[in-house]
Amino acid sequence: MILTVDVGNTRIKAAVFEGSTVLENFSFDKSKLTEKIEKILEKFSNCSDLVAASVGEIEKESFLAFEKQLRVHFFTHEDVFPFHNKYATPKTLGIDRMILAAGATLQFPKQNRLVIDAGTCITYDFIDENDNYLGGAISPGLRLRYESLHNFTARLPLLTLEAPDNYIGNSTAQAIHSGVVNGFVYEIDGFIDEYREQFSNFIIILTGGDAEFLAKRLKNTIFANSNFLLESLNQTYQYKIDND
Ligand SMILES: Nc1ncnc2c1ncn2[C@@H]1O[C@H](COP(=O)(O)OP(=O)(O)O)[C@@H](O)[C@H]1O
Ligand SMILES: CC(C)(COP(=O)(O)O)[C@@H](O)C(=O)NCCC(=O)O
Ligand SMILES: [K+]
Repeated sequence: MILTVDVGNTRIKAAVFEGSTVLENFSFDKSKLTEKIEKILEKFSNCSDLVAASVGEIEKESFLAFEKQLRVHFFTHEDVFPFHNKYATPKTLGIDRMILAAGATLQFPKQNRLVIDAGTCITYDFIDENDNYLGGAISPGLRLRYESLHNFTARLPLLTLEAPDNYIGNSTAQAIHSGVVNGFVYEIDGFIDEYREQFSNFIIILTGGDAEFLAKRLKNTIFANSNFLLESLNQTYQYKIDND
């Protein structure tokens, strides 16, 4: 049994795997890391490995205490990955993006893949059929857009996610929902169309906290897999064991 832990900029997601099957999913605040993991390990006392990656403030040290109980692996840029990294600044590429790219490479061999992770930020990552990681894009995520409109203006309220009635917002609230949600959807559909111009064939993997909300609103038909990062952690760890 393997406990995978993904530390994002908004929250921590975790899952216990038996082989490739998820036994249970968890999500919690960064301040609760130690107590939540202790609880998970009490319930799943057969966990032999804890596998983590972090783009947040939480560093490797926060996991070291668990080494008394099980094997701990904290992914870094020094690990082996199943793709050729063509990013011009490979050392600053987010470890979450590297894990997503690794998962896409392992799970969908010999084809072009576009991974879209709608989390704190939206990240786009493209890995071609020869397993070259080319890069992609980073833009503000859904909640970040609502918060920025409020934080950087005097008059805009902080709203929570709501599907807009119309693209012509007829009130401040509806105008914000239209701008944020429709802007988000048009951006993603626009990027997908742009990739289609360049690559005739590719599979799209949509993940992250807003993936489900997003999937049904896109013009392009895409199935969301909110667990893709955790699945990828599990698979990349297996790859590491086989290739070290
Ligand atoms: N319980 C939740 N807490 C925070 N954000 C959530 C929650 N459920 C859905 N979201 C949405 O998920 C997004 C954050 O996604 P997530 O994948 O958790 O981010 P990260 O991996 O960057 O921490 C936010 O834009 C928000 O709209
Ligand atoms: C772009 C990110 C902030 C996304 O983080 P997330 O939305 O998953 O919390 C993270 O991947 C990161 O810190 N990247 C470093 C810059 C880069 O990937 O080039
Ligand atoms: K992201």
